[in-house]
Amino acid sequence: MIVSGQHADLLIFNGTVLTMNLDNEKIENGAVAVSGDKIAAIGKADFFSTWKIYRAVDAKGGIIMPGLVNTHTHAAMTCFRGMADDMPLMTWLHEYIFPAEACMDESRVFSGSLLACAEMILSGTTCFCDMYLFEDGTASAACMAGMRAVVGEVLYDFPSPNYGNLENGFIYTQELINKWKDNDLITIAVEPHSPYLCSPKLLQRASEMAQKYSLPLVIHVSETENEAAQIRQKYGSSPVEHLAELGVLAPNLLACHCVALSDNDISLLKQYDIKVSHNPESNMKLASGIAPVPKLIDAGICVGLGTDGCSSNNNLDLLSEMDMTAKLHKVNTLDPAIMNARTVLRMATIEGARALGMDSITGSLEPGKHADIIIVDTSSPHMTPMYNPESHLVYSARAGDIITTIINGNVVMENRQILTFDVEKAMADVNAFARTLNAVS
Ligand SMILES: CSC[C@H]1O[C@@H](n2cnc3c(O)ncnc32)[C@H](O)[C@@H]1O
Ligand SMILES: [Zn+2]
Repeated sequence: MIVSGQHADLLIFNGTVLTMNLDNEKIENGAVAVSGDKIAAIGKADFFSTWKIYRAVDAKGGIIMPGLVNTHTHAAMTCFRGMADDMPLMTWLHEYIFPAEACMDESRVFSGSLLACAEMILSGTTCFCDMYLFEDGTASAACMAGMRAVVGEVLYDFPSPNYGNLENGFIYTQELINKWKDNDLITIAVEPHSPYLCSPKLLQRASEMAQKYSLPLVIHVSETENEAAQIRQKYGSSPVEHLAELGVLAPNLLACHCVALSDNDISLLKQYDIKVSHNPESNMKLASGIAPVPKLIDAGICVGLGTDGCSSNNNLDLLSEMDMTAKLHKVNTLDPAIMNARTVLRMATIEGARALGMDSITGSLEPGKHADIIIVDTSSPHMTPMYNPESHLVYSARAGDIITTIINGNVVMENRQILTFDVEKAMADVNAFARTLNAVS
């Protein structure tokens, strides 16, 4: 008998459901029902036996879980993947990346971002937080790909290849806010680059704009000891203290990197409920240092996981980022128990969503939340046997194990095929741009 009201547009069945809810509930032989863009119900497969189902997706005994949340990207930097490796942040940025970015335009940002969306969708990411130039291109790419994204134009005190002088940067940000305000997938953020590239006035104005529209404020903070020393020399305070003195610290602030932190900085981050994006692979590749993440978590600070741009990583794969996170902090502290698989998995899902102010809509599988769901194949040799799905996701899984990605109730990838856009074209467009850069270098 079909009970009235018990119907779903989509049922994902025959898998182990990892909800990542408050109790980390796990349901063997479970299923998730989706109605429209939301999760309607979660339960054992037989719970749905009487439901009217429009479309069923077989998880084939794999893991059904929330999509991953990447809290720090520069999506269009796929265009510069592998272009400048093996050097410190400031050399990489000033001698290689900034000159290459002078050739960027909106259409190249669009193509690079679309390529990034392909890589993220294929590695299980359903939501990302981006900072870059020509960000209308990134918002349009995310929208076309069907990805959830927080997007903001980078603001700094020198002329931008996009908007020229800073005044136009604020105008551009306002236009982004107006254009995307009613979009289901795109959230605009206000994004000053860092305390070292932004004046106190810029930082305060950006913070006021974010407060006015209740938007996230995203910034690089304390990425290196060098930056911390530079800010101390200029202002007599650490980067975090500097932001506190300017009145910029507030719960909507996402501080990316947070590598060089004092105990006082950590107290301030906690006091103001600041969210942190931890980006260990980028920090390792640029030899920036190791963020004191176990201390941050112990202090009760929300920490999400980010890849950073894929010129400093060089990929957008959160599965490898999770593996690296767990291992980096073990070797750094010589304590194998310092950060377990569950903690890292929560950073890449529900804590990431919380860092973006989106934990009421994504980051865990719970009825009423938006249906951002992935299916992980567990039938390969490298996933066999499986005692603990959380362990496998952090230490064994690879991007190729993600077989289905669903965002906002839409199946955007099935059997490793992206359904929302032409990936070959995105790759061809980025390759064509890369050839022009090769020609001038
Ligand atoms: C981030 S968009 C604005 C600007 O920042 C550059 N950038 C990329 N990655 C980093 C990083 O890790 N720290 C600082 N700045 C970065 C990017 O290339 C753009 O020019
Ligand atoms: Zn960054």
